[in-house]
Amino acid sequence: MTGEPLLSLKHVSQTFASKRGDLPAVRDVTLSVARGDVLCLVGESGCGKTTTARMAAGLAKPTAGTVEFEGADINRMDRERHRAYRKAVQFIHQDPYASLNPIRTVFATLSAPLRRHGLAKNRDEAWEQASDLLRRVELTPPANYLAKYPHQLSGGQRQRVAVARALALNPRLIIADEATSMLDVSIRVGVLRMLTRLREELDVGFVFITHDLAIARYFGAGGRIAVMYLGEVVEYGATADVIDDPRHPYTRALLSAVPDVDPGPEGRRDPGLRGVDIPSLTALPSGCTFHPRCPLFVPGTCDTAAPALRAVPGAGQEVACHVVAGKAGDPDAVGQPAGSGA
Ligand SMILES: Nc1ncnc2c1ncn2[C@@H]1O[C@H](COP(=O)(O)OP(=O)(O)OP(=O)(O)O)[C@@H](O)[C@H]1O
Repeated sequence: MTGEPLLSLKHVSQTFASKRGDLPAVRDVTLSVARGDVLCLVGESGCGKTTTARMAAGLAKPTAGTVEFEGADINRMDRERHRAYRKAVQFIHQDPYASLNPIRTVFATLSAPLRRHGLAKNRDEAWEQASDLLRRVELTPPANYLAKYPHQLSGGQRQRVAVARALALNPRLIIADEATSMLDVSIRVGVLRMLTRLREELDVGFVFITHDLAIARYFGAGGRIAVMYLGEVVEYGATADVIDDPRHPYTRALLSAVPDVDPGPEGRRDPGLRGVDIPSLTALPSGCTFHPRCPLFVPGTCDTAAPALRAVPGAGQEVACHVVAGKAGDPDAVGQPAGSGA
């Protein structure tokens, strides 16, 4: 991080009630992001990325732990401060069609927050500012879009309008949840480039959620990545470290499945998982929850105690793995994989 944290999640957990009992969707997650920084949350579907993002955005209250904005707990702020936080932190949803009101024109969508927060005093000012916002998201000339309804726009244009709306209040942090995953590939690249340009121009913090490691490497360049598995962060560090030199066996497995990310000859190998099934959140394995699938599994250690995130000797990132964080930096030199006969 380059400065004081803008947003911090401190030992945050979220447990939902389900028919099969408590469902611990997020467990003891500690992460932070500073102004101008990007933090990518990556992991397979169901690992808790969206739930984490919703807590960060104040859309869901953690069942344990705190979410702090500029050092203050967002769930204990007075009204005034909470209003300032809601203005400073904006959320971009995966599905712009669902997040944009179908009976509002683009102008109505963009002018509402401007008027509500007193940034535009009259219709002319709102029109001018809405036009500027559309230029920022490359919808030009703005007059071609302001009177349109969401159904008259393409998916990429709709997501650009959603981004423009998020920018309307000059946020300091943008939380984007799979913001490009519903777009066609060709359109996705354009939206991703636009978001990257905004990130560089605006000096806002970004929490960027994606299941796609190639996108995380591109958008998260120069930032940090948190890899989540079954509600926990299992690897956390600089994007370059995590993608180019992944240490947690789960991150290695994820990367080996991505054709357009090259983590080097070590990471490209078959991860040798012992199992492919992801355990249920309502019946989590004992100890390290990755142990039933892990190629580095050490019986008696990995299935008894849950590993905390710890620095990896000789590497920049932290991993939650008894084997990798326990010995001298080289995961291939440590631990005896179960069944190796050694
Ligand atoms: N409101 C809810 N009530 C009950 N269970 C929930 C709720 N929201 C999420 N879950 C469950 O919590 C777990 C984590 O979901 P979450 O959406 O955070 O994961 P994700 O990594 O973002 O996955 P995806 O990419 O599929 O959205 C899942 O098992 C999900 O079914």
